Amino acid sequence: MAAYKRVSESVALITLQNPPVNALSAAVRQGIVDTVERALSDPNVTAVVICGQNGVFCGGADIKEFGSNMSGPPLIPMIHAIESANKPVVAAIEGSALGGGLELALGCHYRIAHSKARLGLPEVSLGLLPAAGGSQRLPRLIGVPAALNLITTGRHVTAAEALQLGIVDQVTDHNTVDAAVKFALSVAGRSLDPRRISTYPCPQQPDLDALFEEVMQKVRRSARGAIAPIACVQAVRAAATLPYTQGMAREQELMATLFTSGQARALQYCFFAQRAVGRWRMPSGARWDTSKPRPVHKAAVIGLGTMGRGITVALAQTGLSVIAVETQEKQLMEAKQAVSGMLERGAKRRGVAPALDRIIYSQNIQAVADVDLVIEAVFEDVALKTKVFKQLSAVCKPGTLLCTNTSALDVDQLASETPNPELVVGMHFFAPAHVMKLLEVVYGPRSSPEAVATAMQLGKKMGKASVAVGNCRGFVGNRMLKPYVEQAFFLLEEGATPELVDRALEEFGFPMGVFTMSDLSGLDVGWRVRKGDGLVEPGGASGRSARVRQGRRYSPLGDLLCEHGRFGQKTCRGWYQYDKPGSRVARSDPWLHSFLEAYRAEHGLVARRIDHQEVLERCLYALINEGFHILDDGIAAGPEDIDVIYVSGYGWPRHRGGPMFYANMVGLAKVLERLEHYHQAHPDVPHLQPCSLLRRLVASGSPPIHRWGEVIKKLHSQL
Ligand SMILES: CCCCCC/C=C/CC(=O)SCCNC(=O)CCNC(=O)[C@H](O)C(C)(C)COP(=O)(O)OP(=O)(O)OC[C@H]1O[C@@H](n2cnc3c(N)ncnc32)[C@H](O)[C@@H]1OP(=O)(O)O
Repeated sequence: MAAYKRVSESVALITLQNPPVNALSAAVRQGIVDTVERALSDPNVTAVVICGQNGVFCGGADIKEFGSNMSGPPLIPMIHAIESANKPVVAAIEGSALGGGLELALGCHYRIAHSKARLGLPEVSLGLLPAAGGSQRLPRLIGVPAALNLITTGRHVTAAEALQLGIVDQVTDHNTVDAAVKFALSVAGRSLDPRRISTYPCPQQPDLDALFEEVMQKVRRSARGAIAPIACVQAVRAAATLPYTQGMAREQELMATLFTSGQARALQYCFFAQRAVGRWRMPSGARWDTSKPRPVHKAAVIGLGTMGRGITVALAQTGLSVIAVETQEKQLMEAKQAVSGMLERGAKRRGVAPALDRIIYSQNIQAVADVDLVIEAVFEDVALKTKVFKQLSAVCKPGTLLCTNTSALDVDQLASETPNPELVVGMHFFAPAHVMKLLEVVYGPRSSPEAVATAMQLGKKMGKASVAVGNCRGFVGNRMLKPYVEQAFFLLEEGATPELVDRALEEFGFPMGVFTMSDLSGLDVGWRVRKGDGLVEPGGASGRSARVRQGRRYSPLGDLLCEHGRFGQKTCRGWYQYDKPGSRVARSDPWLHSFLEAYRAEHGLVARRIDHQEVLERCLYALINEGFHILDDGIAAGPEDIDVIYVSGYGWPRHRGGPMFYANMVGLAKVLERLEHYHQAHPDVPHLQPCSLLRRLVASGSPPIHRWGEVIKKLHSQL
């Protein structure tokens, strides 16, 4: 759909119409082809302006069409027809010009952008490359280094940066279409040859080979197995070294491989999953579209340890007034300094003023009397948190939302200590809270839909991937992490090394393996939790009971390392060794290897050869199995919720879509078969026993992931 109108007598105004982002669906492409033809064949038209309706130029190709048989006019000839036109075509860019949208604009002879517009070629984040000529035109227009940067990262640039780079010809603060029409009239009749980007030679670049070598190395390192960034470099290289038509052929060849790849499917699934989790629903039937969030202008944070500081920064950066409460004077002073530092550094990076004056620090909890929402972030101790919740209930104005940042305690129990449990939800941030993208919003059976809606909206404002989940031990993310870490420990007992396990997981695409991660977060954290659960027996136990706790297999390896004072990076020793406290360079530690050998000998364990496949299957399938339990229990509303949590907060490689999408890709029957195999070999490990939901899904013919929801609903109704 594209509307056609004559304005200022001789200008044809073509308006793309496909809300909400004017994506280039088959109908829009047909509309463009038809209206451009009409404009070019009308002798009374001297120039053409293309814009998008409702203040958005174009969000690119219609991603929803990718899964189906694509019909309608293809993009490349459509853009080529615009570029070859004998009348000037001007793109009037408001809102977004992304992907195919920017490629369309690059086919136009001129580009005028509103100052608030954002432009970019984000195809790489969908597992693709800009294959409607974008990878060939952009380097010709702005040079190879800048094009490489934009295309391999997919980042969006502001109109000001686009002007500086030479992507747009003019930026306006006023009505963009009016400015474009005026501009079009001013250039009508001029030669268009110098405006056809495909005819430009690529700007000369000294040491082209060295540049591509360096960029390729950097991209390979950060891609962690993703193939699209590498194809993007190869496509730009074609632009820099080949004539345009040959470059286009290379662009198409590379795109053909990417387009049908599992990675592209995974990344496109992530795009829609991220948006789907905003449409949350609770088992009670409460939903995002029927629950009204409350306005939050003023918030409070209680407890200014690491988490409280990060949350304070995140709230202030969102524009809220914040009361930051810490009862210990020394801790308060340190926190004030740390928070100011974080705000100043963040503001410098973003080129804005630091939000220092949005925060009031206090030692007195009475200071939070008039806030709309409180986030409690005191030490993870149930008695302390209960006390704080009781104080808050007495101090806060009626209706104030009380949120806890607990990662392990029972949100329902805390809620039950307050007179208004409907006002209590969990807001589980991840450290550092002002940086990490994930937020689990944890509702209990008594949390009101309004409270959930408010926490979800606040999370969104903070720029977090906010996922509403039910209350259970570890919520979603940490609950699934437990069987994953447990398998890694068992693998060490059976003959693996931390290096082997970590390498397998890093080759899969995690930024770090389980043992490097454990060293970074501190072994003492899990030790404290296991002690609280009554699992730790000082000095380890001897005999068979040493590796059995509460009736199931248990590995005391982590506890034993802690008893040796090996807490990870902070003590220079953990699963690896480090040169100085906090160093990120993990070195293999002969002590650890001898320790493992002695441990196996003591417990009569015979080390066997373990390969990467077993590491991946044991760790990942145990984690996925727990994901099925979570779905079965109704703790997560759908697989998308779990996948967004894992991709946004736990380093699961985005190009593999998240654990549940990965299970769907591998095949549910295969996951079930491998779990059965490992459970048979390790009957004392309940986490390897396949979840009944997985069995039932396989018995229902392994439906594709987008149909799991309806199948689960049907299965549950039959119970
Ligand atoms: C061999 C075959 C050759 C094929 C060649 C194909 C070439 C492809 C190149 C491309 O163009 S790929 C697409 C590139 N574009 C993007 O990646 C942009 C994606 N969109 C965004 O980044 C954002 O949506 C936005 C445009 C910046 C707007 O953000 P905002 O926060 O305002 O809204 P959202 O909630 O994100 O989106 C609203 C709504 O619109 C849907 N949507 C957005 N973009 C697209 C799209 N390109 N195609 C289809 N649908 C899109 C989004 O899913 C939301 O839908 P919902 O139902 O409301 O959740």
